[in-house]
Amino acid sequence: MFEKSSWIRLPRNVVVGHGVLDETVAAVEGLYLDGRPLVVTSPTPKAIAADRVADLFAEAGFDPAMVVVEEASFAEVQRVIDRAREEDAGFLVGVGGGKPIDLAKMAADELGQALVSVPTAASHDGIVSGRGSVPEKDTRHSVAADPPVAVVADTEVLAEAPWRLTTAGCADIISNYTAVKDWQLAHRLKNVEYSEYAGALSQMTAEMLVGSAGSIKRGLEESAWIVVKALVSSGVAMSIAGSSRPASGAEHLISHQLDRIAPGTALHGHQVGVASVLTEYLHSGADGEWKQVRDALQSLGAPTTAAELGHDPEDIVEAATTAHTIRDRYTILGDGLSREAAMEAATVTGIIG
Ligand SMILES: NC(=O)C1=CN([C@@H]2O[C@H](COP(=O)(O)OP(=O)(O)OC[C@H]3O[C@@H](n4cnc5c(N)ncnc54)[C@H](O)[C@@H]3O)[C@@H](O)[C@H]2O)C=CC1
Ligand SMILES: O=C(CO)COP(=O)(O)O
Ligand SMILES: [Zn+2]
Repeated sequence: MFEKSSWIRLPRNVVVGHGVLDETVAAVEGLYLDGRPLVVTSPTPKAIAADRVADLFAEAGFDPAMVVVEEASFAEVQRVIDRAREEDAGFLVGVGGGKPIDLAKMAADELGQALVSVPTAASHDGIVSGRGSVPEKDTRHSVAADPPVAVVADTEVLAEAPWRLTTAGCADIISNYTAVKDWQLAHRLKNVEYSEYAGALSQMTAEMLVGSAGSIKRGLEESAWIVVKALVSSGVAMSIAGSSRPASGAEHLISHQLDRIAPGTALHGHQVGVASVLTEYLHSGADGEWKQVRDALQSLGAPTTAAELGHDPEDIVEAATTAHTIRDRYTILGDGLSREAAMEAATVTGIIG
C-alpha cells in the first residue's frame, strides 16, 4: 500500500509592489490573527521600515511591541520568544534582511504563532521559505519552521536599499544551479529524496533571473520586482522540498564556513555566488559550466573573486576544505576537498589570484 505523505506549507498572502508597506495591516486582515503584533527587526531596517510598520499597526488599534535583534543565533531566537511572552504577543512581524526574518520565523514557530515577513532588502531567498538558518558552534543548522502567513515586499523600499543587497539576492538565486546539482548527486549516490518539481522550479528560477539580467539595473525599481519574484519562487521550491536542498548545496556550506572564519566580511548572497563558481568547477571540470555561472554573476554586478568579497585567499581554501564537516548534507565536496584540489579549483576559476 502507498503510505507516503507530505505537507507543503506556503504563505497565504504575498503582496509585492510599489508602496505596499502601507498595506501591511490589510495583508493580515482576514488571516484570523489575534492579539498584539511583536515587530522583530535589526537596527538599520528599524529606521527604514519597522518603525513605520509599528505605526501602521498602532493606527489600526493593534498596540504593537518591538524587539531589535543583532545577530543570527539561538540565543537571539530565545530572546525574541521571551519578549513575545512578556509582551503577550499574538503574532510576529519580521522586518529587515535575512537575519531578523529568520529569527522571527523560528521564534514564531516555537511559540505556535503566525509570522508576517516584511523584507527591506532583496538579499536572500528566506523571505517566504519554511526554513531558518542559524549557526551553532562548529555547525550551521537549517531548521524547519512554518513559513510566513503573509509577505509584504515593498519594491520602493527594496529599490532604495544599497545595490549590493540586491546583487546578493541575485547571487543567492544563481547558486540554485549548483545546489540542484548537489541535490541530484546526493540522490544518485546516497538515495537522498529528490523532488523533481522543487528541483525544476529552483533551476527555472535561476534561468529566468539570468535571462532578465538586462533589466536588473541599479536605480530601476523594476529590478527589485524581478529579483523579489525570483526570491519568492526559490523559497516556494524550499517549501515544496521540505528542505533547503533546492537552494542550498556545497556553495552554501562554504559560505557558512566563511561566516565562521571571517564573520561580517561579505554578504551571504555574495559568498554563495563565488562559492558556486568553485563548486560548478568541481561538478563539471575546467571546460564545464563554471564560466557561465561566473559570467551570470558578473552580468548582475555580483562578486566573482575572493578579493571582491574582501576575503583572504586562505579563507576561501580553508572554507572549501572544511565545509563538508558542518552539516550531514552530501554534496560534490564528498568527504572533503584536499588543500591542493581546493587551491587548483580556486585558481583555475580566478577566485584567487
Ligand atoms: N531561511 C532561509 O531560507 C534563508 C536564510 N538566509 C539567511 O539570511 C541571512 C542573509 O541575509 P541578509 O539579508 O544578507 O542579512 P542581514 O539581515 O544581516 O542584512 C544584511 C545587511 O543589510 C542591512 N539592510 C537590510 N535592509 C536594508 C535597507 N533597506 N537599507 C540599508 N541596509 C539594509 C542590514 O541592516 C544588514 O546590515 C543569512 O543569515 C542567511 O543564512 C538566506 C537565505 C535563505
Ligand atoms: O540560504 C539558504 C538558501 O538560499 C538556506 O540556507 P540553509 O541551508 O543554511 O538553511
Ligand atoms: Zn542562501
